[in-house]
Amino acid sequence: MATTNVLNLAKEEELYSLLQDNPEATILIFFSASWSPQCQQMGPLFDELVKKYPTLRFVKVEAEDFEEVAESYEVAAVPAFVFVRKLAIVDRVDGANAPELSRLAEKHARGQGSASTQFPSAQAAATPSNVTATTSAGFKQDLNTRLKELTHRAPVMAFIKGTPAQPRCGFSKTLVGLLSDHGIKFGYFDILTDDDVRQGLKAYSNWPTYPQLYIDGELTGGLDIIKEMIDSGELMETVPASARN
Ligand SMILES: N[C@@H](CCC(=O)N[C@@H](CS)C(=O)NCC(=O)O)C(=O)O
Repeated sequence: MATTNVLNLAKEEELYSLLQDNPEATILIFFSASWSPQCQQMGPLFDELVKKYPTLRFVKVEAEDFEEVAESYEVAAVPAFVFVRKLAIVDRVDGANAPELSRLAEKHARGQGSASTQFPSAQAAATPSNVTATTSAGFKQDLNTRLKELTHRAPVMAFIKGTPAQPRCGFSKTLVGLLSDHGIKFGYFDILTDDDVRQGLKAYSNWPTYPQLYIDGELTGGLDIIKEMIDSGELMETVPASARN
């Protein structure tokens, strides 16, 4: 059995380490449930893909044991297969669609997956002033202006998944809780509502994940950095008085 290439998720952190350690690899995440006949039906195909495509990485997630992970990949039902590259979703198959899963796995194994990646190119990441987005109407807009406006919308701005009342990712939920516990007033933007902002801000600030916290328009950090800054007392020194309760 070729098991080395498959991570059977036991802890959420294992997934994020795998994603962060393998930015160039395409990772196929299979969200399943043991009770679902459709998941059982897709299991043998998933095992076959593991053996057939050693250049891909594979993760199997019991969706009900990892609800926050499933939510953060917008999994509404199982089975769901999400292809991730450079921390962004590049393709997905919802449901027991074996031909489509085989087609996409082959495409990514041949290295064609990057063509459809939603993550801005390395060039865009290196030159944020060139970041542009094409809307469905084919209208090119300077995303930079919009991101600048959004990051300055409040003295403390949190870019999160979901809303403060209903966060849709564990990391965002923890950040919101920490800010509230420390009496910090903040504006927020739900990046799940706008993929241009979600991907564009990563390039703009050269930071690949969410949550992202901005103070006076400057990226202060993701969750780990904010936690450290709270522990050292630095965060409260950085937050302007107008944003403290
Ligand atoms: N250790 C990170 C954790 C954040 C993280 O890994 N976020 C992931 C999953 S929610 C993410 O934003 N991935 C990119 C995306 O979903 O666009 C931190 O300090 O903020």
